[in-house]
Amino acid sequence: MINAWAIQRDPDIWSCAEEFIPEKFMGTKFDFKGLDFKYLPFGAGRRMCPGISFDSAVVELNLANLLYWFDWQMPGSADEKGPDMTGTFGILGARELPLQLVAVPHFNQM
Ligand code: HEM
Repeated sequence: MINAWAIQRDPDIWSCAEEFIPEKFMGTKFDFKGLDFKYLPFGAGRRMCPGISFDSAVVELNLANLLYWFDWQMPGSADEKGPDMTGTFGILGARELPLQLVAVPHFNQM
């Protein structure tokens, strides 16, 4: 079992390794299909995720829709601190606290 969590937070590979900055992937040549061992969101080898083609399309479509129709804000005064990214300990990395966001529609509904 490889430690993808640690690899994907290696400061020798990623600047701002602990920060949530999705833009850091833009313009990189990292492959996410299991051929580049710096970045393994779907695993690698014969046991890698078989849903990779489906996921790539569905995640992008849904994310694009959510960003197109809504602004996303933290509830109350939490905006200044940003989301609490504390994780739980275990084989599956999960958030300690559920992510709570307020969806603000971009466009007025008729
Ligand atoms: C963004 C969404 C998803 C991500 C990031 C993801 C990621 C992963 C990862 C990291 C693994 C472990 C690979 C390894 O052990 O090397 C895995 C396994 C697996 N995934 Fe996904 N997955 C996603 C969605 C899906 C979907 C939608 C399906 C089914 C339609 C699916 C089916 C599976 C199955 C069956 C395995 C076990 C493969 C095996 O052990 O041989 N996944 N996935």
